[in-house]
Amino acid sequence: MAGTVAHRFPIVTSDLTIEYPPHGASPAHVAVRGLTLRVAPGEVLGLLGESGSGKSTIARVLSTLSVEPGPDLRPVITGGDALVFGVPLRGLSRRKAAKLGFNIGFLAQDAGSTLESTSTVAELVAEPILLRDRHFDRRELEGLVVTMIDAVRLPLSILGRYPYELSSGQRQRVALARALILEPTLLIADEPTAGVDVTVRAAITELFAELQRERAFTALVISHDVAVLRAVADRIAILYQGVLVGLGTIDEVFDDPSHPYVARLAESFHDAH
Ligand SMILES: Nc1ncnc2c1ncn2[C@@H]1O[C@H](COP(=O)(O)OP(=O)(O)OP(=O)(O)O)[C@@H](O)[C@H]1O
Repeated sequence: MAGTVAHRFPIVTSDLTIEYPPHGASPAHVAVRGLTLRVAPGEVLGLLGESGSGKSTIARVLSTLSVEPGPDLRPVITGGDALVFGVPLRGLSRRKAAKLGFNIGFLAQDAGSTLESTSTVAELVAEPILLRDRHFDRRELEGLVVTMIDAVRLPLSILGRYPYELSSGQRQRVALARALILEPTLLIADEPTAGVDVTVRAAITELFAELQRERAFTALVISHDVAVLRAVADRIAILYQGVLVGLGTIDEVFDDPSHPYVARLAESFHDAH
């Protein structure tokens, strides 16, 4: 039974606990505690919570990025498990993580503002394909890049430009194009509108919603902005200090808040709208 559910749902977590191991003088830190949820195919789940509530930690683990070597301390699953496309992430080997990762797009926090400054837009958007297969046919690649740039509603004249020649909104569109070029079936987006000028935030949110409708990928969207999630998410999960304190549609969660933090959020959201 568990196997069937796990394969039908792109993301299944059961009693998932994630820790940062001890380092230097700092003891181990439990960032996420006992998280149980499922994300259905084609569903967009919004992850809401204040700073430090564990949102990015979940994104790192589910995107399998936490298995990759890097300078940062990596979060580790120490309780329960998370299954992505039916593959258990606990103790996942680097090789299996890389294979799974091809189906997962990741839009990192500040992705637009951290684009490699010495690469052109065309190079940046082509890069995920070339990293996977450096012998990929150049003409075909050019076609894919053009299609993707068009899909994120950018003019083709932008292809030869460098990130510093673009607006923050244009840079974020390029970052989105990079995250989607491999046509992932799951997209994990960490604060897709952070680092984007306030005036174009709504446009980026709308673009995200349109692309999701067109391509029907499953998505986990992290944001502390209820308005963003109202526009893109089917359901939201609310985290408070690493614990799930609300799960459902925005109306379900806010109309019947079972936790004081959710009640505060609901109040400020209703006041603003
Ligand atoms: N590399 C790390 N080592 C130790 N603890 C960490 C590390 N990264 C994050 N944490 C801790 O884990 C908890 C969750 O952090 P996380 O970045 O997931 O929160 P967040 O909800 O994404 O916050 P923000 O909205 O500010 O990005 C926090 O208490 C944070 O201090």
